[in-house]
Amino acid sequence: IEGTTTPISFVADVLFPYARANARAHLAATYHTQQTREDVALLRAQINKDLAEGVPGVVPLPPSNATDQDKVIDALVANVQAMIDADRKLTALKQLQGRVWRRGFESGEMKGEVYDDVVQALAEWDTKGIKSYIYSSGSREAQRLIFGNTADHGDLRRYLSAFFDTNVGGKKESRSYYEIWQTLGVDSPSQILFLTDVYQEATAARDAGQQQSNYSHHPLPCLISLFYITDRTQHFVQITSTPSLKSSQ
Ligand SMILES: CSCCC(=O)C(=O)COP(=O)(O)O
Repeated sequence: IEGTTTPISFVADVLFPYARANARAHLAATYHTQQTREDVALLRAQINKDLAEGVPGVVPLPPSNATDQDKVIDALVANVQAMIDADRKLTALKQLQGRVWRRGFESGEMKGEVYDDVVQALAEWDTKGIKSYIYSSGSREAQRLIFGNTADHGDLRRYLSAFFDTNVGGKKESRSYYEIWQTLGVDSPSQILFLTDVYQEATAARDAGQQQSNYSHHPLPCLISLFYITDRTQHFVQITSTPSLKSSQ
């Protein structure tokens, strides 16, 4: 999403500050709900992992049976804000961010931003029967909010067949792309075009195609064709293992 379908500035200047400013109110208002209990349990596990790994700036949480709700929320908010500031792509953080953004989108305070040419491409592919999917570090809930409530194009979810988030794995890990390919059910990964502005994501996706034989002992060469977008306005670099497709224009 960020940098590929949507301006980075929208994420950095609108979404992240909203989550930063409203995390406390969200946690306080929903603290005893089942959903927030699960979100807090996920955050607690991540914070304990960070503490064990010596991640700087991590604030220990009071024990889970602590009666002082405000102290637990204070510590959670301090950790969440530090994670946002460091732009960490953690499932626990992204899940909470989606919950917080929900209020902003439902109230109309925020609208999603999607580049005009992305909307054009989605519409054209839809007409041709080509399916489009989102795979983002942002949670599936957050993805539906952004694409379901755009400022200039309304609800774009009619063009999107499914949403994937880091519950399938991190975006720099080949295994994640293998999982998505298996879920989509196409015979060959070369039937999937993955678009990103992050080089390591592009190579991870490519390698998932190359590793097909490791996973399934399939003897055929395979690849995922994809473009690494260095600058959306000018340069498209295709990263592929097929020599005939290698080009930088
Ligand atoms: C629904 S995504 C909001 C932006 C965000 O939190 C994010 O991590 C974007 O990640 P992506 O992998 O889509 O660039």
